[in-house]
Amino acid sequence: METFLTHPLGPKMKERAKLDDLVVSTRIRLARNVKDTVFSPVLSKEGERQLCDRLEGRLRGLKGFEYLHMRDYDEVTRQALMEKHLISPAVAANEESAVFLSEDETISVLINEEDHLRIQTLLPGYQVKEAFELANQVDALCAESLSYAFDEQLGYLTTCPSNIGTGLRASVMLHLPGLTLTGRISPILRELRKLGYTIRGRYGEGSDAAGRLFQLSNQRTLGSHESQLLADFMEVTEQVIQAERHAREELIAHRQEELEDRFYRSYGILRYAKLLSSTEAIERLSDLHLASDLGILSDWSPPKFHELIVRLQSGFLQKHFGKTLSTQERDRERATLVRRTLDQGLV
Ligand SMILES: Nc1ncnc2c1ncn2[C@@H]1O[C@H](COP(=O)(O)OP(=O)(O)OP(=O)(O)O)[C@@H](O)[C@H]1O
Repeated sequence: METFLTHPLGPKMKERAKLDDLVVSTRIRLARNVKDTVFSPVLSKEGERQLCDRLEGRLRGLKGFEYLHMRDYDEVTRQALMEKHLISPAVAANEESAVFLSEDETISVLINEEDHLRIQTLLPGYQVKEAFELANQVDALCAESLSYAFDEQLGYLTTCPSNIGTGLRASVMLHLPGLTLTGRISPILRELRKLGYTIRGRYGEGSDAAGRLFQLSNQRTLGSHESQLLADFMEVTEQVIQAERHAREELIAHRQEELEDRFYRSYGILRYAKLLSSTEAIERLSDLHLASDLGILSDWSPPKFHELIVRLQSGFLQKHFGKTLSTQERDRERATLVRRTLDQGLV
């Protein structure tokens, strides 16, 4: 387990990837259930325990994976795994859930989530096809050892009707400061929802879009082939990316002075603040990331932004210091960490 928490980004996530100035990461998840076993909402704690044991036994053959049962880890450790997006908030909250995690941190097979199995692949930047390909391979490997709940007409059977069919959710985490600062984000989000897409904050359902980071994913999973769902999803994502690029051009053309003022204020706060909440830190770092993309500030590459926004989270911070910290202590340590990082890397 400890190897997963030594660095805020896994080996793959540290690599530069397609469109990573705008797209932090791409995630594919497949919802699957085991045949002849009651579904998660009515499964007792004992039932969950048995399912974990059963699936651990069946999937033990997966090479290059580590099996982590949540009851073996404290809350802070589980939170830090969640902050790296390696497990979902639902798994972090349930001691009778588990994950098979690949060594390179790109694949998580979650057990006892909303469905018995959630296969997740996570890649840096914009890599929808690559993440889907990887998820498909893991799905095929799991299917060699398991019988899935599947209906000839409906497809994969899932706990929530919205996932029936392919069980596929494709998602991109987008950094959209241009659309946010020009005020265009709200109508775009409304339109996307009308088109059947879901917009969530950084930790998925129920989380907010701190740092102008938005997760865009498909809502519909039934009635289309996976390739069509993905093609539609990519078309919509690319339109949002275009709109963000236009918004940034407009900001630079008409509001450069105002923008520069904003960036240097954020830089000043990050450079000199004694206490920083995670929300404020992410908002200000988002300004620096945009400034770098627009050529106003140098030496602020996307990996540095992505790494810091994980490193500064409460769970990861406490893991780093090896002890529980009060809110004020966390704010102090966060501010110190940001100051040190800026000392090293930004002029
Ligand atoms: N593109 C992404 N990059 C990184 N993490 C992501 C991405 N999309 C989703 N996640 C993470 O996956 C976890 C689950 O997200 P979310 O609740 O949106 O999806 P889900 O569990 O597949 O959906 P649902 O249960 O509603 O069908 C969250 O921790 C979220 O941060």
